[in-house]
Amino acid sequence: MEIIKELKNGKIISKKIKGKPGKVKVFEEVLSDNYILINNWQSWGPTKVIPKDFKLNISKEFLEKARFSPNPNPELLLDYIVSDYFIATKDKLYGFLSSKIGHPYFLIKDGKIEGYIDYFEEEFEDYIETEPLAVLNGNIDILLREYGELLRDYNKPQFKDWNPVGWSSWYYYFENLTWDDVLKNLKLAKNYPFEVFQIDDSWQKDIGDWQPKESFPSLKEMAGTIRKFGFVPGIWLAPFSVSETSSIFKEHKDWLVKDDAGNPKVAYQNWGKNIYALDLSNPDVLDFIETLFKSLKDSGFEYFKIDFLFAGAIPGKRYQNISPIRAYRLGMEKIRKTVSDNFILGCGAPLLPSIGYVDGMRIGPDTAPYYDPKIPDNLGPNAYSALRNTITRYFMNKKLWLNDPDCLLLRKTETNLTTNQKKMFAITAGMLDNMILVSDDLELELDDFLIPTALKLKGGEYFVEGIMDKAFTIYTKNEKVGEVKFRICLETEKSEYYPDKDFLKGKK
Ligand SMILES: OCC1=C[C@H](Oc2cc(F)cc(F)c2)[C@H](O)[C@@H](O)[C@H]1O
Repeated sequence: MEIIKELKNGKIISKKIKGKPGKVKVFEEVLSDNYILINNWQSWGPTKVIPKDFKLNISKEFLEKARFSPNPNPELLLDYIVSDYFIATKDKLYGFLSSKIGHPYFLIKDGKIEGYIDYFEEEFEDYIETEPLAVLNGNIDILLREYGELLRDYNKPQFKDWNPVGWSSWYYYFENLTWDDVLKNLKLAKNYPFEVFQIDDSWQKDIGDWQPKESFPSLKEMAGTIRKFGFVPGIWLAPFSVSETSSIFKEHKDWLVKDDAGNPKVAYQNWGKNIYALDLSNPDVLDFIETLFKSLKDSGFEYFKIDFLFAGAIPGKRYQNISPIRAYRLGMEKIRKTVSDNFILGCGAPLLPSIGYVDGMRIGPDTAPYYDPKIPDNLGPNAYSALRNTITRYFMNKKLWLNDPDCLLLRKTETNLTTNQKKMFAITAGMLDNMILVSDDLELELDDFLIPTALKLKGGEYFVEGIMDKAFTIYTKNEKVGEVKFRICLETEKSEYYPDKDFLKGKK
């Protein structure tokens, strides 16, 4: 590896490769600490501190269903601690600055941190530079912010400066949402400072068949009705996913990523079905994606929550022999170009490959009407792990995209969340200037005082201290509240909020 840039507290390294490199080892260093900050490749995966001998406890049964959701090389999780894109200790951070062709990751092996880039089956006639790796020394709280700045400066992403506030249907109605529920909540949403009203998974005929099911009106009427109530019309879809029962699966198996035997490859299981992946290296598939988003846009939708995006990046046989990461980025580029002036929210998305293609990014697992620090990280719903990721991935916000911490669930009934748990979530999301979305039946009694609380805290400068400690300290300064500090321990649920004038402590 050669040093391509010296930094005041480290260096950026890369090297030139060609041929069929497969998994390239690019870094190795003795692990000099007992605790590590690890990261998962996609929205729903954890960024968290673990002891170096932590057992991931990933079972074969879990991988059978989740397939490529937890990792493009899921089998590694059975044998190693894996950290995608970056890994850190209290005084060192090793972070790749891009994932444009290869998938960069780290393994903990024999007391060492080993860095790799997986180029899968792609062959390179000419030399290419490997995804650059920053090796940084210093205080981890400062290093995380520095890593975010290096990612921003290297990738130079463009994204909207609109930081949305709105309503989403998923976390109360799930797939049972009816059009009457939509109309009821549209009327009630007028009492809130919502800008966007987003219909989630419920409306579609099938995964891959993106027309409304019988019980919903046309796309044009859906978007027009939301607009008539004064909101930005938002819609959910999983554009790279194809279910085994869909007409697209029956009619276009040639559009799917294949296994070595030439059969369509299962990307993941959900909705009680096998879900396959569109081959985004196929020009006909890119035409399909363009037509799909043009029709949604022409129907009047202006906000797109695009979900289960990891499906577009699964390894397998494609029309072109390019890496799954490069194929994924072709698909994201097509969506970005088709709805360039609309808001794209990425979800279930590989993080680094998505830089530059989304305006907002879900940076944690689904929230839930329960908060339980004891549930192991399995990419599944838990308000505790959603809040944890909101803090540990805070450094990506407004550098790569707008962080979406997932929705505030404010209902006082049909939930196990306490007002304190809702408050911790709302204050943290507000102080870190995240997107603020609410997902409740608005007819229920809500702890909705937390909406203005979150909004009042937004828009400031912020910093998190103690990212590897038992408790975090979040600092914020804005013209509405001045300088405030929030000490929060997620496990004990103890938190203290200071109107404190020692703001910028983190700027030592
Ligand atoms: O199916 C709808 C849906 C799906 C996604 O939630 C998950 C759905 C899953 F099946 C597994 C998972 F780990 C997350 C989105 O994060 C959530 O916000 C919602 O839009």
